[in-house]
Amino acid sequence: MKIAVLTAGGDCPGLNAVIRGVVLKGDRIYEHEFVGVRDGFRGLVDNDIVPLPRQRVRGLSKVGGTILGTSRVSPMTNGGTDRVKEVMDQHHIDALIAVGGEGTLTVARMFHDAGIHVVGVPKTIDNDLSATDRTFGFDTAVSVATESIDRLRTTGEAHSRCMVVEVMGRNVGWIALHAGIASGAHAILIPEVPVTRQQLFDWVRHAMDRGRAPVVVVAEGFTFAGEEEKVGSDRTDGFGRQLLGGIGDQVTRMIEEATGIETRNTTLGHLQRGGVPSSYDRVLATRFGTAAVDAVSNRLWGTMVALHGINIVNVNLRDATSELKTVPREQWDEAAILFG
Ligand SMILES: Nc1ncnc2c1ncn2[C@@H]1O[C@H](COP(=O)(O)OP(=O)(O)OP(=O)(O)O)[C@@H](O)[C@H]1O
Ligand SMILES: O=P(O)(O)OC[C@H]1O[C@](O)(CO)[C@@H](O)[C@@H]1O
Ligand SMILES: [Mg+2]
Repeated sequence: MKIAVLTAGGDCPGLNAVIRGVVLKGDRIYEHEFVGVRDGFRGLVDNDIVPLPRQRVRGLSKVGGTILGTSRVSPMTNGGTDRVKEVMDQHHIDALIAVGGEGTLTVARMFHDAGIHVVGVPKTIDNDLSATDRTFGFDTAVSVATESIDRLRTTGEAHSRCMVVEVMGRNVGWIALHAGIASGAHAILIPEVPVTRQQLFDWVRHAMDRGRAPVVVVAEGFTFAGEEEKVGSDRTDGFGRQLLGGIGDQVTRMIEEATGIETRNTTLGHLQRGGVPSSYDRVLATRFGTAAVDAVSNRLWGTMVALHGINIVNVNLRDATSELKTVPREQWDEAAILFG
């Protein structure tokens, strides 16, 4: 078979390990031929397809980013599935492996509905896909955030300051929750659990009164109780969504004004997405890659590979994209017992 691979949406540590797993197993076990699609769906509609021989994937499991490039260009507003079929036919491509988050996999499901042979691989640092226990990239992002918060704590303590750290998480607070617990944060603010300003100020004051330099971790998509609008700029991403960011700075100003405690903000941003993947993410991504090429070889069109417990399974793309995996209230409550 001739198989095309693409990576779409935000990049994430482990994408290259997936590509390597796909190509090495596909070459060695099935003798498939591979091509890469440049920059996600952009390459599929612009006919930007490159050869992907096994030599091209050597040593890739520890390399961050994606050798194929990625983008948020939608195929649906750029020729749609007819154009995708045309380009695939022109290159005699039998099947597509789409590596991406919930958006990419939604498009993969649309492709499947249109009769395109497609298999999905879940990725995202946000860990917000419900059909898999974990997505690769999350472990690396949490490690980066945890190490950063540990560092911010020592400078905070030196100055007796409150330190606010803004992490990624447009719709869900998994990174904030895990990095916050790991680093012993005094408050963790996530999109799933709105809290009042007063509650936040009480946690900060309480930590300070105990002689600690308060650490507040806030996910970019957090809103205070009773507020709807997320904090972001007037700029949009390639798919027209508002760029988020700025809640950390807002929270910082509020804390300083309400408590009188000197407060500083750090926004971790894309540091959480860049660099080498953790060993956990390399392993998971490699397993996803080899399982995806098995799924293609078994013609399991319209499915996605997923981690269930310790096993890699195949799930329906429709189920995989039906709802986001949010942080359950009980998990935040467990952490909140230690706040303040
Ligand atoms: N419902 C949709 N209809 C048409 N195109 C879509 C749809 N959802 C997503 N897309 C396209 O797929 C691209 C990838 O989706 P998205 O930007 O949400 O990233 P993702 O795959 O969810 O990864 P992440 O959220 O981790 O960055 C979008 O930028 C957009 O071009
Ligand atoms: O700057 P970009 O690439 O548009 O991505 C930002 C978004 O990507 C994510 O990390 C998901 O990959 C979100 O948490 C964040 O809002
Ligand atoms: Mg998404």
